Amino acid sequence: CAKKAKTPKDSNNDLAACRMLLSELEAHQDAWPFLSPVRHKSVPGYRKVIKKPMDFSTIKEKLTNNLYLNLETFIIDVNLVFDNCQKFNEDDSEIGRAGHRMRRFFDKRWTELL
Ligand SMILES: CO[C@H](O)CCc1ccc(O)cc1
Repeated sequence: CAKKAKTPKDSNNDLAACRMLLSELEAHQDAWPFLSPVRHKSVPGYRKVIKKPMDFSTIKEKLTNNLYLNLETFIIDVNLVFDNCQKFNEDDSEIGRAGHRMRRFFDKRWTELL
């Protein structure tokens, strides 16, 4: 079927949806490892291993500065937070488990938007 053309209204709705999703992520009890940038100076190996650091406060900054084209580019950055977490932390660790729970929560919420 033909793709629906995106209207300015759609992108405004996308923006509202991104703000809503981000505030729910920030409010989640398992969000604590992801709220601000990892202090890579005090975490040995982090800078070397994680090429594109990302966190919820940086996403909020990018949203505020209108740096996301649409919901898709926003979801890419949120997934980067969780992919970085899985890369750096054991699944069976406090932060590893928090990352899996947050990803599961996010996947459920944004798919409910579709
Ligand atoms: C989202 O958190 C990052 O994966 C860093 C995890 C980490 C930080 C300090 C440590 O001693 C161990 C892991």
